[in-house]
Amino acid sequence: MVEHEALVSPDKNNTPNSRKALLKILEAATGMGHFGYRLSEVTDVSSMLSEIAANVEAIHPFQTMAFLLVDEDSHDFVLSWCSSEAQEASITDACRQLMEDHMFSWALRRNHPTTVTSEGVGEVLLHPLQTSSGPVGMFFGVLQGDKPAEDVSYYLLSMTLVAASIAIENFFLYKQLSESNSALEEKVTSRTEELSASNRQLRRTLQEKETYKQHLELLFSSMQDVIISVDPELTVQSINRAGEELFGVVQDDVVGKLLPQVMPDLALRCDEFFHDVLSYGERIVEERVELLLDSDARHIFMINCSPFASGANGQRGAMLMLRDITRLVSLEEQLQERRSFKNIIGTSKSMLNLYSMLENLVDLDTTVLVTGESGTGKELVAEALHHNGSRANGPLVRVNCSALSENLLESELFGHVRGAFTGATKDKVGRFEAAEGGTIFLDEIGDVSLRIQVLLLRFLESHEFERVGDTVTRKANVRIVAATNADLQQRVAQGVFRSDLFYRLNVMNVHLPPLRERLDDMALLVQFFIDMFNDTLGVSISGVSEQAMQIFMNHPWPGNIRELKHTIEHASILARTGRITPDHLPVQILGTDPLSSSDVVRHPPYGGYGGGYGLHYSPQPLISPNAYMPASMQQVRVPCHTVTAEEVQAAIASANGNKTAAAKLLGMGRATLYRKLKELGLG
Ligand SMILES: Nc1ncnc2c1ncn2[C@@H]1O[C@H](COP(=O)(O)OP(=O)(O)OP(=O)(O)O)[C@@H](O)[C@H]1O
Repeated sequence: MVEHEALVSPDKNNTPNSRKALLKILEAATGMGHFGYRLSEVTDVSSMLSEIAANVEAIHPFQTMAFLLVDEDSHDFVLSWCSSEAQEASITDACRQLMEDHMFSWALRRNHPTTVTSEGVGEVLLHPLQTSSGPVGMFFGVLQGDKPAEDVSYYLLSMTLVAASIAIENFFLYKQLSESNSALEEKVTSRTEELSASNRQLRRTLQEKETYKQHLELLFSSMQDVIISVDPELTVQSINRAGEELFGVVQDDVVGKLLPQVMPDLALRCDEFFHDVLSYGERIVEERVELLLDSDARHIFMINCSPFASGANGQRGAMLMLRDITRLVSLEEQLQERRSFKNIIGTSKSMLNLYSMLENLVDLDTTVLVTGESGTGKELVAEALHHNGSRANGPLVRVNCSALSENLLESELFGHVRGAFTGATKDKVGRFEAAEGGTIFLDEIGDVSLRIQVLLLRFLESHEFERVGDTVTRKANVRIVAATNADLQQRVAQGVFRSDLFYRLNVMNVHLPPLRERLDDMALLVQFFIDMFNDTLGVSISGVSEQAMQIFMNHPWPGNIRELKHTIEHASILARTGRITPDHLPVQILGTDPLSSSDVVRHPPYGGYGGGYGLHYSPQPLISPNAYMPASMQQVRVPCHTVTAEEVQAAIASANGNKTAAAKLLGMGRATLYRKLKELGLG
């Protein structure tokens, strides 16, 4: 290894020591300006290294030249340019060997041209390419044996390579800068795009919001429901057009004024709602309120009222919505009437047909024959015909024809005169006479004797009769409603009932279906009787369990509605509160089916219909009267007179503090709940 320090610093003044050398240096220095300029012009590494190599060549002819540049990431020396493609491999090997022999690091440390011997390629001049920031590469020149380098050449070579090092570093710095510049530009471009996209989105959202607002305003003004908003002091904030029309006010006149001043009736009726909404944040859902408007007409409104907080200042208040349901309520009432006809309950098709028929019959004087099994409601029909017709102000006289002997029945129906028979100590007015101007209900007409049938036929045809033992013919203006659970046609065929009487009676036949053929009415009837016995027995039954209802739906009900009524009465007495379960049912309703008997406590029958009828257990769920209620509601629903503080608290807790919902759970009105709360010291 030959170190060339002396060559770079030829004397202690650091100047070349001959005139010829001086001239060479001057010449090289002149060329250096152009060299620097050319280097600044190149756009790729390879051209730059070629340019440097050409300059080096001009100073000293090497056999082969190569540049190894420091890789930015790995910091290794990488062969980046070679004057001879053919020798690239051998030079790579030689460099590797020299690096392993620490020649590169030695040259770098010294920062001077160093001549070394490489086994593969011969004498080599290594010159570090280095700047103040550190190494950028290594010049590798294979010397020609016959052309030894002059000292001045090493000096110029060093100058050139120092300049080249700076140019290489600049080149990479510039490259890095322009790369990061374009990355920055890309970033700026993409950010700009993102920004304009989100700008566009914002514009769209604002537009949508504006459209939404316009739609809301349109909805607000065109809605048929009245919408009024008030602040916590009940100052009107807004009122829509429907509200203006309904209350005969103008928005500008009422906004900003107190509701009790501008709409006193409304404010009074809704006072409690506003209190709950504004003080407790509760929502009032579908409460009915009756208002007297200017026209003095009664209007019924469905009210919804909710709290709101809106606007940047978080303005609070209540939004009141009123829907006029007057027409709906009257339709509902009509429908309700349809659920029953007087005390006859049922909505099944057969019952609705019956109601229409009765409506047509009430005002006629026609004789009506009511047929149907025992307990289907024949007497109720007679009552309905009488009480809803033009004879309602007259008497309704009932006669059970099967309860009396023939003679007694004759006297009972037509009356007698004193001495007519033993024991007839004075004249007696018969039931026909007593029913003058009204209706006579002849129950069990199928059981009357043939002799009485003749008398009845005469009365039906002429409305004439004689009291027993009398010769005076009398007349009575009476409507006849007869009933039987016997098959009269069969009796006619058997010769025990006169056919002419049958046809006379059967002008209009009202037939009542047995309960087992109108199970649609079961839930309604069960609830009707529960309500009835809650009132009359002072119990508080909330409904029937699904299992009990299942039993009801499967029982054949030979005693029909009378049997059902007695069953509910029996169960209500045993249960007293809560729901009726199979445990509360009479044994003949439960039957003998093992499915039911296993978990049912049996009670003695209340009498009536004899042994069990058999239970046909059906696994399908059947509807219970309060099946539409949520389970929680069914559990806590108790009448208000028995309600305890615990029950009230439980209901309020399960309604999440909402008093309206809690009142519903307890089966009472809101006002009652507030009263209860006060009474129980919970208010
Ligand atoms: N549709 C119904 N709605 C409500 N209750 C009814 C209905 N049908 C019958 N009832 C009740 O059932 C019981 C028996 O009714 P009702 O006496 O009218 O029957 P009936 O057919 O006349 O019986 P019977 O033939 O044994 O005299 C009564 O308490 C009655 O109130």
